[in-house]
Amino acid sequence: MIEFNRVGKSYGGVRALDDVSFTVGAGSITGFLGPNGAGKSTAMRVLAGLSRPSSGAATVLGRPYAELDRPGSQVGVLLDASAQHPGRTGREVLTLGAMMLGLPASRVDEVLDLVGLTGQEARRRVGGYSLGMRQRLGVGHALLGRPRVLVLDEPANGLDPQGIRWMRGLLRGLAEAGCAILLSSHLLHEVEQVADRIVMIGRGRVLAQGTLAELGRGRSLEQLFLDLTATTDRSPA
Ligand SMILES: Nc1ncnc2c1ncn2[C@@H]1O[C@H](COP(=O)(O)OP(=O)(O)OP(=O)(O)O)[C@@H](O)[C@H]1O
Repeated sequence: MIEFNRVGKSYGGVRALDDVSFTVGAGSITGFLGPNGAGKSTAMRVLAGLSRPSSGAATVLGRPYAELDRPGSQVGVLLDASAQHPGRTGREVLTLGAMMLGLPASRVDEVLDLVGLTGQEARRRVGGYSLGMRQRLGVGHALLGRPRVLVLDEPANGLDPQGIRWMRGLLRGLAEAGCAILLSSHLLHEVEQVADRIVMIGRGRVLAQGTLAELGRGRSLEQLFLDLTATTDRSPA
C-alpha cells in the first residue's frame, strides 16, 4: 500500500535520503525509526507529495500521492501537529477538513469522539491546546476521510501515559481493520509494542528492516537502535 522505491532526496549538497526502499502492507504498522536528522520527516513529506524526490519514487496505493483520486479520503497524514491555525477552534479545524473532503458535519462529532476530545475542548482555540491535545486533533484530522493508509510523524510526542495507551489501541484497531500505517517515533518502547515491522534509517539510508524478532534476535528495540546507529553520524553526508 505504501512503497518507497530507491528514493533519493538532496537539499543542495545535503543528501537527506539515499536509495531508500521499503513497503508497508495492508493491515500492518511499520515503525519508522532513526536518530535526529536521519531523514524520517523528509521521507514522509515525499510520500505525502509535499516534496519531490530527486530520484526514485514513493507511491501510495500504487500511485504518487499527487496523482491519487481524492487523496484526502485515501491517505491520512499527520506531519506536524502544531501546524493547525492557532486562531481556529478544534471543531472548526475538523469542520473545514470535513468540508474539503465532502463529508457530512456528523463525521466531525464521530472523529472528536474517536480521538477523545470533549465538546468543551473542541470549542477552544487550538493556540491554547496542549501538545497532547494537538496530537489528538491532528490524528482526528488525518482520520476524517476513513483512509486506508496513514502516515504519522511522531503522533505520540507530547501525549501522557493514558494518551499513549489510547494511541496504541487506536492504531492497532485501525491496522486490524486493514489500514497500512507508517509511524515515526522516538518512543522506542512504544514502537516495540505497537509495530509489526521496523524500518531503521541513518544518514538517509535504510540500515535495517524487518520484524523486531528478525532484527533484534533477543535484543530490545532500544539496544538494536543503539547498535545500528552507533556507527552512523546523525546527519547526512
Ligand atoms: N528543507 C530543507 N532544506 C535543507 N535541508 C533539509 C530540509 N529538510 C530537511 N533537511 C535536512 O535533511 C536531513 C534529514 O532531516 P529530517 O527532518 O528528514 O530528519 P528526521 O529523521 O525527521 O529528524 P528528527 O528525528 O529530528 O525529526 C537533515 O540533515 C536536515 O537538516
